Amino acid sequence: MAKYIISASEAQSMAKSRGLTVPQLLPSLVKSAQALARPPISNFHVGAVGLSSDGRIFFGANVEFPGLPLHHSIHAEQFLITNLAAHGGGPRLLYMAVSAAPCGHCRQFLQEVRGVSDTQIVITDEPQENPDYRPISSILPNPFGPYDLLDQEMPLILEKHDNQLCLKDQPFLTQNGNLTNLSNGYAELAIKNEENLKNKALEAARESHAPYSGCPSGVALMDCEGKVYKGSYMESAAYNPSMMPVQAAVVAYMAAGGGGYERIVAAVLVEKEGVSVRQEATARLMLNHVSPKCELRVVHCV
Ligand SMILES: O=c1ccn([C@H]2C[C@H](O)[C@@H](CO)O2)c(=O)[nH]1
Ligand SMILES: [Zn+2]
Repeated sequence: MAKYIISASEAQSMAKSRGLTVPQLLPSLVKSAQALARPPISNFHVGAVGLSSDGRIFFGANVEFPGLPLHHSIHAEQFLITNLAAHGGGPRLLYMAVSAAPCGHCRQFLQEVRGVSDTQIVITDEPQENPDYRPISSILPNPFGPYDLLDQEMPLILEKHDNQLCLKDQPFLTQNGNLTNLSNGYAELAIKNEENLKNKALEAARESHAPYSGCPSGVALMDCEGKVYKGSYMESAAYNPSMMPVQAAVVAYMAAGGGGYERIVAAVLVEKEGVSVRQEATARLMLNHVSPKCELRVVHCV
């Protein structure tokens, strides 16, 4: 199975065996991160590798979805942060190595991580012979970020969030024991996993970083074997670079070794009803296209 996380002890021994420190090891892993990319439109493979304050190494790669507008794409740096956030990747990102210079959106998205201006970055395709680490503040001077809009104490990405949400009581996959309109051949499996799907999507919504809109959300995806993957909506202070919950769940699916998207057969979105930022329409668009067999259910929360 492709690797998306390396444990702290494994990172240490890998570095030691090559006579390197762990930060020095990161650039040598960028090629294997690039190999994880799924960019059928650009064919441009971007890899990002990060060292968190708990000693683990996390991978990220870019993902593109043919047939959808480009803004549905996942950038390697966003994948990396989503992977870190989903696995409790320590409160800080200390070092990162990327194959190409991060775009403006990514530099902006990274601002949601506390202390990121001190994170050391190295860009491995730079023309100089031995690219070296430098602080992110050097590639994004004068940043606009969370502190322009929020109090200092508000939790940021990689910090614990508990949005205190609970599900509204509403009929779900089954209604009085009868199926609603599940017709993709996976109805039984979806019903068997109904509680798990709902609970994972609720967990993801509770962990969502949505301080700007106050509209947290989460998605859980189920594959054709009944395995469930969750993803949290994560906002950016600059709005547009935000990570949508379906994309975050696709990151979890890939990082757990999920194969083709056609294996995703059921999904649940948990969000608030009637609020200013809602995911349902875009989640439906994305899933209809990427995983046509997937039945999406929306469960509202309060
Ligand atoms: O910072 C960047 C810039 C671009 N890409 C990806 C997005 C798209 O898939 C491809 C071409 O832009 O490269 C990244 O992953 N990170
Ligand atoms: Zn980018």
